[in-house]
Order: sequence, then structure tokens, then C-alpha cells
Amino acid sequence: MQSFIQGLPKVELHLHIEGSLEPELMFELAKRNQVDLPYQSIEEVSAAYQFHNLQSFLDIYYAGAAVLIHEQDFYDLTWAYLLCCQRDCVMHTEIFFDPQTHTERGIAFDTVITGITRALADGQQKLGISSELIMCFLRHLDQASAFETLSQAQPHLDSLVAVGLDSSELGHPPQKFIEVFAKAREQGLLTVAHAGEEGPAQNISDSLDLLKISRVDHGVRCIDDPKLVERLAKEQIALTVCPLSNTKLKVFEQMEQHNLLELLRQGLCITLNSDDPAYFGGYMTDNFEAVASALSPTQQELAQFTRHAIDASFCSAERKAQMRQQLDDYLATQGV
Ligand code: HPA
Ligand SMILES: [Zn+2]
Repeated sequence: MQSFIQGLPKVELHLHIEGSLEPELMFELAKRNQVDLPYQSIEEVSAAYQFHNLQSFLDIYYAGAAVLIHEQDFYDLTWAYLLCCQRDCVMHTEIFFDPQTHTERGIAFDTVITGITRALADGQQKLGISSELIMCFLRHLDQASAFETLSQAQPHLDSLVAVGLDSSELGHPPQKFIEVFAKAREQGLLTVAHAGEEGPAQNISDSLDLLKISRVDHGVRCIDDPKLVERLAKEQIALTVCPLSNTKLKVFEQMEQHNLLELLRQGLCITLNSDDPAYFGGYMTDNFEAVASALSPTQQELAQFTRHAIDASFCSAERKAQMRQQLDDYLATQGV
């Protein structure tokens, strides 16, 4: 099973690029940029990654991002992630970035996006990994700040496929961002949102109805509302589920309790993703392996995660067809 998973072609739809900052690179950038870190060693950083909920993670995640200053830093961060994609047979990735995490501390929007997009272009050219970029608004900040971020993005709209919504879900419902999401849609962007991770199923329905999202990020709390589960299955609205993230942040105490396979078997469009791999203990292959060992899906079900991710991705029909072929070719070599 391990070698089947390793070689399985994958598509990632839920990845925060700031969450791929490994302790080693954090230290290297801290030194290069003369930024003080509250940790003395890489071991101390890793030891600090014990979370009891989403907020306890976010506090550390925003602090770590302070080492990212120059365009080259954002390039190096993104390139390091793409090398992990190559190792994990990821054909295509759609990555989130949080501009406000950086503009709030005086880093120019252009510095952030130029570094990321330059690495993504190299990923396409040198590694054959296709990608899309999704700009997230931080929901603990107000809608005015989201509007300001959307205006800073205007010269770069061609680099963006969608806007998203992340950070603290409790206390910051989708209603807070109706107008800025409407404006983004007017400008031709698709929309996604984190919903039903720690927050209630109602946040999922409201994100669909009020923010007109094309995919639900996390969405695992849909299980509390049978009508919503039925709707997600009927309309084949994808959930970008992040198994290692969910156990690290205690959305589920143990992987054995995760509901993703149950939802898949109810006909939902479930995909597997890594969220913040440097903080949650693994990239795509690690997530697939954790699911395989705790929940024992069949090989067909593991392949279905990739099939769903291809269907739900925002890339061209032509690229989707290529990826389906790549998946089918792989399954044929494995006799699946
Ligand atoms: O899992 C997450 N949830 C909300 N916000 C986030 N920002 C990075 N990761 C996450
Ligand atoms: Zn996330």
C-alpha cells in the first residue's frame, strides 16, 4: 500500500504557503534577515508545535511568518514546497497565501506575490507541476481590510484564480465578508472559504449561499446537518479535507474517528490535502498514508481522492484531461 500511495498521482487543493515554512528554512531566513526568533534551536521549534485548537496554532503560524521579508524569501518558501510536491507525485497544486499577514507588518503586497508567482512559474517550467493561486482574507480582521487587500491585488488579478477566507472561524462567520466576496466575483474571481472546520455546519451553508463558494475548505462539520450532506452529495460540491491538520488541531481526537471515508461513501466529493504541512506533520503522501493506516480505504478509494481533486480543481479542461490520463495510466500499471 505504501508504494501504491507514494506513486499515486495527486492534486492538492488546500495548502497555505506560509504553512509550508519548515523550521530549517525559518532559521535560515531569520539569520539572513536578522530577525529574532523566540526559539533557540530547530528542536525547540518542533517541540512548540503542540496545539489544542485552531487558535493555538494560528498564534505560532503568524509569528513564524515574521522571517519572510524579501521577494526571494517568498520564492524560496514556495520553491521548497514545490520540491515536496515533486517528491510526492503532486501533478497540480492550488495554493493559498495570506497577504494581510505580511502587509500588516509593512511588507509590500507586490513583494509577496512576485516571489510566489516566480517560483510557481519555475515549478511549471522545471518540474512540470501546474498551479493556481488563491488569495485568502483573514477573517479575524474586518471587511475594510479585506477590501484594501483586494484593491492591492488589482495589478495582479491575472495571477489569481480565486479568493478564500481563513483564520479563526469561531466568531467570524461568512456574513462578515459578503460584499468583498461579491466584488471579487464581479472581477472574475472564483471563491472558496474555510467553513465547518471548528465552526458549525451553518457556516458551510452560509458560505455556499452568501459567498457563492465553489468548494468548501475543510467542511467536516457538515455531518451535523443531514440536509446539507445531501446537498453536498447532490451538487457534488468538493470538500478539501485535511486529515493530519484535523487531528493536530483536535477537530478529531484520533484519525480513526475521522469522518472523511464515511462522507466519501455517502457520495460526497472528498479530497485529501495537507493544509499547513510544516506544522501538522506531513505533506500529501503523509496525509494519504495516515488515512490509509487508520481507516483502511481501498486502492480505488485512494484513487478517487485524486479523481475528485481533478474534477474540483480550477485548472483548464485540457489540463484536467491530461491529469485523468496520468492517473489512469498509473492505475493500469498497478492493476487497479
Ligand atoms: O486550517 C486552517 N484554518 C483556518 N485558517 C488557517 N490558516 C492556515 N491554516 C488554517
Ligand atoms: Zn486551511
